[in-house]
Amino acid sequence: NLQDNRANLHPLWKGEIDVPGGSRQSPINIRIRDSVFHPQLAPVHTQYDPNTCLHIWNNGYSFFVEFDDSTDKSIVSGGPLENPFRLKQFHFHWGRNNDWGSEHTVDSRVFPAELHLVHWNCSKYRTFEEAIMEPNGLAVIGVFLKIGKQHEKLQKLVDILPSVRYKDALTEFNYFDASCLLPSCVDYWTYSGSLTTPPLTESVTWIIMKKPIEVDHSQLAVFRSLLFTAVGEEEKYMVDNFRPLQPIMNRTVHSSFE
Ligand SMILES: CC(C)NC[C@H](O)COc1ccc(S(N)(=O)=O)cc1
Ligand SMILES: [Zn+2]
Repeated sequence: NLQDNRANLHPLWKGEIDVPGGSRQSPINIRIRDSVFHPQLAPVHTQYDPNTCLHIWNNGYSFFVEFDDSTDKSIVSGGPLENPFRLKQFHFHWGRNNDWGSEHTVDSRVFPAELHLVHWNCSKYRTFEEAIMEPNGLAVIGVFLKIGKQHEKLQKLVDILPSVRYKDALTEFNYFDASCLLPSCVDYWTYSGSLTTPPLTESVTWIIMKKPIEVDHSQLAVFRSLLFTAVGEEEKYMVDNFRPLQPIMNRTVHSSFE
C-alpha cells in the first residue's frame, strides 16, 4: 500500500531502494538469540599503517577517509576471512539526533551512529571497483558509536570536517591510525550482505563488533554540520544517511563469542 511504497522511497536516493531479487541485502537487525556461535571464528586482526592515510572527502552520502591501497600495508585478516583484505576507506552513518543513526541494529536497539571500515579482497581482485561487484569482494567492519566520553583520537578527524562541509570537497589528511576507532573487545557477529548505498551490490562479508566505541555529543554534532549539497546549492544538512533495515531472508548471523 502507499505506506509501504513510501517506506521504500528513501529521501536520500529518491528511487526504490529494494534491489529486486536481492537475497543478501544490508543492513539487518541482529537478533542475538538467533545468532550461531562459531568456535572456529578467530579474532579479526587489523594491521593499519597510519602513513597510508591519503585524504578526506565528502561524496554527498557521507565523509570518507581514504587510504593508499596500492600495497598490503593496511590490511584486515583472520576472523571469517580466508585471506587478507586491503583497507580502502572508512566512513560513518548517523542521525539528525542521538536517538537513531546506525544502519545495523542489535535486538532492535539503534545507536546514534555507525562506523564502516571498508576493505577489498586483494588476493582475488585487482581493484576495489572490481571487488565491489563480486560476491566475496569486500569485508566491512562495522562499529557502533554511543554517546559518552570524548573520543580523543577521533577529535583530529572532527576538527578537519568543516573543510569538507560541501559535497565533492576534499582535504589532505595524512597520518591517521584507523585502529584507534576499534573497540578493545574482539567479539563480533558476521554475516553475508551488501553495500548499503548504491550500487547496493551483494559483495560484503560484514563483521559487526559487539561493543560500541564512545564519542561525546559535540563530536557527533560536528558530523551533522556537514552538507549533502555542493557549494551554491540549497543547503541540506548531512543527517539520517542510513539505509532502512532489510529482510534477513534465509541468512544466519554467526558470532565469535558465546
Ligand atoms: C562504483 C564505485 C566506483 N563507487 C562505489 C562507491 O565507492 C560505493 O562504495 C561503498 C563502500 C561501502 C559501502 S557500506 N556503507 O556498505 O560500507 C557503500 C558503498
Ligand atoms: Zn557505510
